[in-house]
Amino acid sequence: MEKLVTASQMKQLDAHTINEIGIPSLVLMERAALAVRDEILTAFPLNQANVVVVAGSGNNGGDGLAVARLLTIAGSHVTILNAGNPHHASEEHQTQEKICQYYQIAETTDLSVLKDATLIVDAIFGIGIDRDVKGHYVEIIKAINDSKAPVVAVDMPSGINTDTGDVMGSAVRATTTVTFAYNKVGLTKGAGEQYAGRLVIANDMGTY
Ligand SMILES: NC(=O)C1=CN([C@@H]2O[C@H](COP(=O)(O)OP(=O)(O)OC[C@H]3O[C@@H](n4cnc5c(N)ncnc54)[C@H](O)[C@@H]3O)[C@@H](O)[C@H]2O)[C@@H](O)CC1
Ligand SMILES: [K+]
Repeated sequence: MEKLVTASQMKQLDAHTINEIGIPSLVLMERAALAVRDEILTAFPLNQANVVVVAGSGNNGGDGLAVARLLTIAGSHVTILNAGNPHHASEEHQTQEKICQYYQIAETTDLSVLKDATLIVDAIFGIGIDRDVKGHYVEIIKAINDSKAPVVAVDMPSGINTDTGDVMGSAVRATTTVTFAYNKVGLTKGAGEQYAGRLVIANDMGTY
């Protein structure tokens, strides 16, 4: 039977992989981003003209920044919409941000960039969401959901509770969700199942 995990189980598995096996966090992030890139290039080959990666400030956002870089290298036109608080950026996020600057990938905080998007990558929150979505995050999620462009969610549709599938105030309705290592309980029930769209489980990480 397929293995399903909660947020805390997945965090423990990540910690085990990083601290006990010794695979660096940035290597896991790269593997995750490669899986998202592959799904985007395979399933949405005609949507590369104006990809908008919406990135939060945690490691889900870090995954998004790595996807932005990999798609840029693959020839897509990519803009990063920074949704998070830069003062709270995780270490891995800061590393990915520096690499994106090297590649001169356009970055903005202006929501209107979503209007012309041909594909949206949702990397605001993953399994780290721990409270209801409020304020400008609600506006950003609404703008994503109002777009006609397909939406590929990184690990979880942002705003979906990883353990229950409940909408935490507001959540992204994804066309496709690429989740990492194991399926999450919240992607199999409640709103989570619907908001995930087509589910891809990237479980070839060779870790855990
Ligand atoms: N090394 C790792 O831990 C790996 C993590 N991965 C990615 O990292 C994600 C988890 O990253 P994080 O633990 O940094 O968490 P997230 O990036 O999911 O969330 C970021 C931060 O947002 C804050 N937050 C939570 N709810 C909020 C709300 N409602 N409003 C505003 N801020 C809120 C929290 O402080 C949280 O730390 C996974 O879903 C996956 O995408 C992957 O890169 C694989 C490896
Ligand atoms: K996400």
